[in-house]
Amino acid sequence: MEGGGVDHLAEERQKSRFDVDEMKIVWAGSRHAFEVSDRVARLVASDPAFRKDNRNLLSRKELFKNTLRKAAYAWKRIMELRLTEEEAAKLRFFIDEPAYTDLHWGMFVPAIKGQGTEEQQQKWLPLAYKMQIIGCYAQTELGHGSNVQGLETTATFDPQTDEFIINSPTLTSSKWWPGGLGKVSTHAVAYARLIVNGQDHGVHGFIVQLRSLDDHMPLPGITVGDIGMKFGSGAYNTMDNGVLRFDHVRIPRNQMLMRVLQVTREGKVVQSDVPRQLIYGTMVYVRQTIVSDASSALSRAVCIATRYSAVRRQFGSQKGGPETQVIDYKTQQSRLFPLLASAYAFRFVGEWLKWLYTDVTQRLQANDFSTLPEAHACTAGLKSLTTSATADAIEECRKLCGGHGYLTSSGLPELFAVYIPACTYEGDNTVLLLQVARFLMKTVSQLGSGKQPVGSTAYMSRAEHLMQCRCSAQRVEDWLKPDVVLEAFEARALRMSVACAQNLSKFSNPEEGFAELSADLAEAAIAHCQLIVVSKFVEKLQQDIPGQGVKQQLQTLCFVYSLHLLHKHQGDFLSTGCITPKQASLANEQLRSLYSQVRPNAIALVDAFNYTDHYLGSVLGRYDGNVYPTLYEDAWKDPLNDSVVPDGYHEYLRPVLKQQLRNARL
Ligand SMILES: CCCCCCCCCCCCCCCCCCCCCCCC(=O)SCCNC(=O)CCNC(=O)[C@H](O)C(C)(C)COP(=O)(O)OP(=O)(O)OC[C@H]1O[C@@H](n2cnc3c(N)ncnc32)[C@H](O)[C@@H]1OP(=O)(O)O
Ligand SMILES: Cc1cc2nc3c(=O)[nH]c(=O)nc-3n(C[C@H](O)[C@H](O)[C@H](O)COP(=O)(O)OP(=O)(O)OC[C@H]3O[C@@H](n4cnc5c(N)ncnc54)[C@H](O)[C@@H]3O)c2cc1C
Repeated sequence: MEGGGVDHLAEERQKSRFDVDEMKIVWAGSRHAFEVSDRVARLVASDPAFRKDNRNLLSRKELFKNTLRKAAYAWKRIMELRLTEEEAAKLRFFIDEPAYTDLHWGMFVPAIKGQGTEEQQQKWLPLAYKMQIIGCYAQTELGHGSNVQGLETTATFDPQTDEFIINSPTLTSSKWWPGGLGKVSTHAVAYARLIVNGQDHGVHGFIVQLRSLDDHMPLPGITVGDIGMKFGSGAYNTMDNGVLRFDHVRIPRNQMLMRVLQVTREGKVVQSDVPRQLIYGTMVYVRQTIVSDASSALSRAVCIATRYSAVRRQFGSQKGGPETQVIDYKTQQSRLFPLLASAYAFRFVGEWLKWLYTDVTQRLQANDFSTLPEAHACTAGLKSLTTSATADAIEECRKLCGGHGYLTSSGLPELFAVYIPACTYEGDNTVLLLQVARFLMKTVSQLGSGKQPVGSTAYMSRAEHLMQCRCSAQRVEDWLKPDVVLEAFEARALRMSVACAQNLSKFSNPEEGFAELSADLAEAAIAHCQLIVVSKFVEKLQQDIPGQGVKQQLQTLCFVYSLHLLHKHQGDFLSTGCITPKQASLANEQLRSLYSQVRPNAIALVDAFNYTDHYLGSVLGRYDGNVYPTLYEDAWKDPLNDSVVPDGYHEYLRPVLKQQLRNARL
């Protein structure tokens, strides 16, 4: 994508055996999506206002102010250029800096859309769309995050004044973590226990104004601030995650989001026919976006590690010739190429999840709630699977880049620091896997009842076959048959779920059993989610994919993804009797051969992500591979090198050196 200078990776690029430009379109999702993404990426990269290479040198205050500046400037550009929502979303993506706007657009607006009545939407959405108010999503408290039903903030209806009184009764009920809350938001969708006539009706969302629209001061009864520095310098510290306490704050009754439950003027609580779980709907939406984000973060780390692995040489010089490129070491390939394949796999499962989410949203609008449990299980499970894998992968990419990967200028430390909370926010990954496990146990318990499993569990309808089938792979090539691979993954997932269900049935108290077996249940959930990813990759390959060699590359990556999982989890596959040790060894042999096929295409496969050097933010991942001169020059730019003799020499170094000298003379 970058032009200019000598291309140190040109030879690598010439080795590739497919049409990279067509692959860029597959990666982007469509030609239109590619064009938008490419245009906006260049816009951001060419605008000095979006410079980000100094982030880790700024103090927290400077960093935060800088983020406010960028967000305001981005908003100005969105207006000036009349960007569409799609273009604005891309602009946010390429600016690459967590900001309050993420929560405003990503959670506050969707919460009102999903949980507000028509009337409430008409009142609040225009204000939010024009950013005349800025909102956050204030759910988590100091004492409870995962257990939403355990939240302590109260919203007590006062029939005298037709208001709710929002209160934080304990220290642990303080809202804690919401992004955008600390210093920016004027409003919040705050989650609180609804109390009417002394009766607790569970947790609901309320629109609460926090700060004055005139001078930004907190309104009476509101205590609000930032919760302090987070992991890493720069990184997520651009975000003002906040603390909030309510001291009997009064809001009008019509500021409770009432799509699910209404409280009338008389104080009557009326349940609509919309399921209660819709209160959790915003989380479902964001989990879906987090899966797509996982493929972006992972592809970025992989792009850096792949390009650098082709530039870096160690050992193996023959007759004074060049040393071996580290990408040619089989160990490097076996660590790197599965991550490359995972980036593509997560991309495609993210596309599918977006479709699933859109479908469920349309159904919900028509009061069809039948696919909500499936949407919850898939978004929760895939969010957990993809973010855990991506967080581990970024760290692996750092190691794949050796010592230089540890330098900030590699881009990997900041990427890691920004990314890892994705394993926690929007639902702790283990807690989410256990939600999937509950869904699986329910599905397994209904097998044989005549109720056919559908959607992601449709494979369970072939339980009789999958429980006793034997894998047919006899030769290495058999592991390139999608049906063989899919059946192995289906059988493993089903058998692990059934084993859990059988063990659960031994407990007289099911909840006790679930707690006792939760580690096994989480593993069964992982097996199910991995099957979803594999099957969506296989489905993608059934589509018409134009471009010379493109489909073949994707096929290779699909098998790399599947067979590396099979290798990594061979304990599961063997212990459930889905494959034999001989078949596991054949699969591994096939995997090694696939790595050799990926090797000549590796650079082109990461070029297909179409990332600008600005977005990558990595000296090691530069498009032109000109790593060493840039690293060398960059080092001299460090503020520590502003002076040859460091500040502090006279106070702290010289006296020590002199003392040593004196001691030596004695
Ligand atoms: C710069 C310029 C900008 C310009 C403009 C830009 C324009 C547009 C840009 C768009 C940008 C979009 C950006 C988006 C990106 C956003 C970035 C986000 C960053 C991260 C923020 C992080 C925010 C948070 O973390 S918010 C807090 C999240 N909290 C959690 O996730 C809590 C986790 N806990 C739970 O979800 C629950 O407590 C749970 C599920 C663990 C247990 O709940 P409960 O006790 O009630 O349930 P159960 O008894 O287990 O289940 C009961 C029943 O309900 C079912 N169920 C549970 N959850 C759901 C659900 N979500 N949906 C549906 N059903 C659910 C469950 O399965 C049970 O069903 P049964 O049938 O009864 O078994
Ligand atoms: C960067 C960041 C941004 C955030 N932004 C927001 C925001 O905008 N708005 C908002 O409301 N919240 C936000 N949060 C809060 C976030 O959603 C919660 O931290 C998250 O849901 C996890 O909850 P917790 O902190 O209570 O973890 P805990 O539940 O306390 O987890 C601690 C440990 O206990 C384990 N555990 C907990 N329950 C179970 C169980 N039932 N079974 C087995 N193990 C269990 C977990 O696996 C974990 O290992 C943010 C958090 C972070 C880190």
